[in-house]
Amino acid sequence: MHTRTSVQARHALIAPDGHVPSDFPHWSGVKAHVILSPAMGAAISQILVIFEEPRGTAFFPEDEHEHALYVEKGPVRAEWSGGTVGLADGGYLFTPARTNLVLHGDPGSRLTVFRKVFAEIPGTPAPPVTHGNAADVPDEPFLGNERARLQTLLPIHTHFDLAINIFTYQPGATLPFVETHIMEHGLLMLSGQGIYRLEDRYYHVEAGDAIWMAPYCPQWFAAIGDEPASYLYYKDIHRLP
Ligand SMILES: NC(=O)N[C@H](N)C(=O)O
Repeated sequence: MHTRTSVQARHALIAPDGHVPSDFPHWSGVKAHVILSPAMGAAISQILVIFEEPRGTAFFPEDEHEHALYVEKGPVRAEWSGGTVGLADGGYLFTPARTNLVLHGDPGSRLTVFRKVFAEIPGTPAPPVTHGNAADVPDEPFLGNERARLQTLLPIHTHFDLAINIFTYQPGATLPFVETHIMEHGLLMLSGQGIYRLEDRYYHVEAGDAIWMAPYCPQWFAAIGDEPASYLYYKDIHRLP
């Protein structure tokens, strides 16, 4: 048997063919795949939630974890202590630590949640609940390259200790250099395909694949094929080491 999945000490490619669901207290009518987690050495968890039954429910209790989610396929209704919002395809939501989060979706609705312990700065307020839709977020050329464009979904403010971005490359476009940085990434390929360099290995990646890059994992991407390649990714930001 073959899989493109490869789990290394400081990076991982997780292809959908290996997914095995988990069940959690107060979750129902969903398939939940914990794609990345501290169990593999990551600081974050990346959880794929696929709703299977009407009024399926995913539940994240109020604790030290904050959550940032992206809806690949809606509709999804999110409820938290103090508010609620409906999210369609491309919708995103951030809820700060110490906030209950309940998600409901129709059968077939699908989203990715990034979950991490909030790195608090004493005396600074936690970032607020934030939501929107990627369709309304402008894309900017990345380091001057019109063919590799970046959308920054969450506001650039130092209250936030994380970012979730969408990178879209035209076929043949690449990251301009092999990046090596302190920021960790959790990543989901949304569409298209490409070659991802992780440390000294090169992987063929396609829509549905997830990647973990530990801090300082040398990384590079080239889009291949006939369609643009697009990925959603998480990074930790704005905190001194
Ligand atoms: N692998 C990546 O796409 N990295 C981004 N340029 C980033 O670090 O934000």
